Amino acid sequence: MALTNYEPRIAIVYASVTGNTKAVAEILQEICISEGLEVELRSVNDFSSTELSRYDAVLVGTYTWGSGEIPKEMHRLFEAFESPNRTGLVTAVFGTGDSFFAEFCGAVDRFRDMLFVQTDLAATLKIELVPQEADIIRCEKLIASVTKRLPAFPRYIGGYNE
Ligand SMILES: Cc1cc2nc3c(=O)[nH]c(=O)nc-3n(C[C@H](O)[C@H](O)[C@H](O)COP(=O)(O)O)c2cc1C
Repeated sequence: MALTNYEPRIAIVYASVTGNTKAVAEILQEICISEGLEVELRSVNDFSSTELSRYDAVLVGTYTWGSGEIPKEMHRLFEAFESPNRTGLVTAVFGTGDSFFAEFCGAVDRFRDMLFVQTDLAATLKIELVPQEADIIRCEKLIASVTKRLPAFPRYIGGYNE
């Protein structure tokens, strides 16, 4: 059995004003921790886009404002993903919105379309306002889709005989 010290690093970077998207980010963080994954939960306000290259996977969380728009504080992060050499970065995008509006979670759609082209997009998740019990399984599926794409997960590699 070969044991590698390599631990995939995951960042959850979110924007949230009234706490709904933050609540989803915290659920995702808890799932990662329960899976034994190394994860950092970061508000986009305290996250520098130059840090993107430190991670194997980045989970982007955004609310939607205006008419289906990406919040201002997410613009710099959005542009950072658009730069070249991100194709190997595993990503997912999640968000909360209000289906009262014409473009439900429009910011998630805009991130999804860009991340699909620029990165290795694993999953998308839209939640109506406050996350409910039933959303936990959807969060678990998102994390499962991300971890499937991380090369060194599980951590035991090569020559393993039971
Ligand atoms: C001015 C304004 C515009 C909004 N526009 C949209 C929209 O176009 N689409 C949508 O799905 N939700 C829209 N919302 C709802 C928010 O995205 C939703 O309340 C979200 O859960 C807030 O996230 P937060 O609690 O993380 O800040 C809007 C809310 C406000 C106040």
